[in-house]
Amino acid sequence: MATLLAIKYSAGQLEILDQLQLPESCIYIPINNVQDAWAAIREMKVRGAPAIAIVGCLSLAVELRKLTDVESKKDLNQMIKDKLDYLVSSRPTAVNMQLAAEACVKLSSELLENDSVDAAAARDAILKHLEAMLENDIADNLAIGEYGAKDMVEKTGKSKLRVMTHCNTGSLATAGYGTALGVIRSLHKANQLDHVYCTETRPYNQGSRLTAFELVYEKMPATLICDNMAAAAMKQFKIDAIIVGADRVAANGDTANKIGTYQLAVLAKSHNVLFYVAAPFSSIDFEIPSGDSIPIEERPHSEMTHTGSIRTAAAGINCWNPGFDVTPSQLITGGIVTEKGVFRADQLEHD
Ligand SMILES: CSC[C@H]1O[C@H](OP(=O)(O)O)[C@H](O)[C@@H]1O
Repeated sequence: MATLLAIKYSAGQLEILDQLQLPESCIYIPINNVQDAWAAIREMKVRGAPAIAIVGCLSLAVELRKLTDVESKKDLNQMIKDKLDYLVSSRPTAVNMQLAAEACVKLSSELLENDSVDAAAARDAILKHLEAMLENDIADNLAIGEYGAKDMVEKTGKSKLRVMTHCNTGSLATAGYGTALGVIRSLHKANQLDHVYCTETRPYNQGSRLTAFELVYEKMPATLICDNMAAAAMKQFKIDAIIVGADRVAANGDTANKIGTYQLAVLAKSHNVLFYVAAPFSSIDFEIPSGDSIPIEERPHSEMTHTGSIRTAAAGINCWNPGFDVTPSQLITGGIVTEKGVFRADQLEHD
């Protein structure tokens, strides 16, 4: 069965699934340059920490493929820096775009200094680096899935698990398979998934619109709950573990993720439910010591006051709409599941 693809890329042609149209319509739209990518990321037509970085970087690859007469490595290097800085400005909390930009700029600077590499060869090397991100992300997610499923079974002592998840961390947030939802896919593949409860994830509804779409698409045993049902669901359905994604993990394991994650971690603690974060190392920011330094994006109030064009909140009411919150590492009791294994949240190690 074909899995859902948020991103389609081939030899300089980039398309994204417009996630604002889901679940009603599956519409792919072209991304022809970094401006298109910036707008699509900002409007959340594509979202999810890894997917943001991949679409941003592939939009630069689209431009580089059109660049036929590359004469100056210095100009190429400056162009790459400027365009990546612009892409990083699209959304502030997820670190993946920033880390991907830093890695690409480092490569470009090294090529600039290497006199044996001409401008055309430098462009080709950077293009190869950018275009490898799709496959690398899928490989990371498959590893995360296997590590996470194995650890959950071991730590819960259960052969089939009841799991809760928040927001969307699947094929629609990555290059494919997903992070937290990838672990759930791996449990399902191994016949170790009893049931998954996905939260609606107000106000953008990544859970009801996107995660539910993926779960139904792949016929996984799942139930949608409203965010305010989480505590009752943990008690009523005897949830074994909660697993969520991450937009930025600090060096001490504090994790920024979709708003509502922190309260799930607090509830998990009080219900003795294991709480996991699933994230590739491309979501870990070792440059910041704790979650206090993670910038939290404020989203438009209209995402709270309207459903589409229909107003559902009283006109004139003030709103607070942070896109994310920070879960302290001590509440991440199951650990942080990465492509290199499962780590205690306060024991993450840089390469
Ligand atoms: C696999 S990372 C997904 C991560 O991104 C989501 O945020 P958004 O939908 O605003 O991009 C959410 O925090 C997910 O956990």
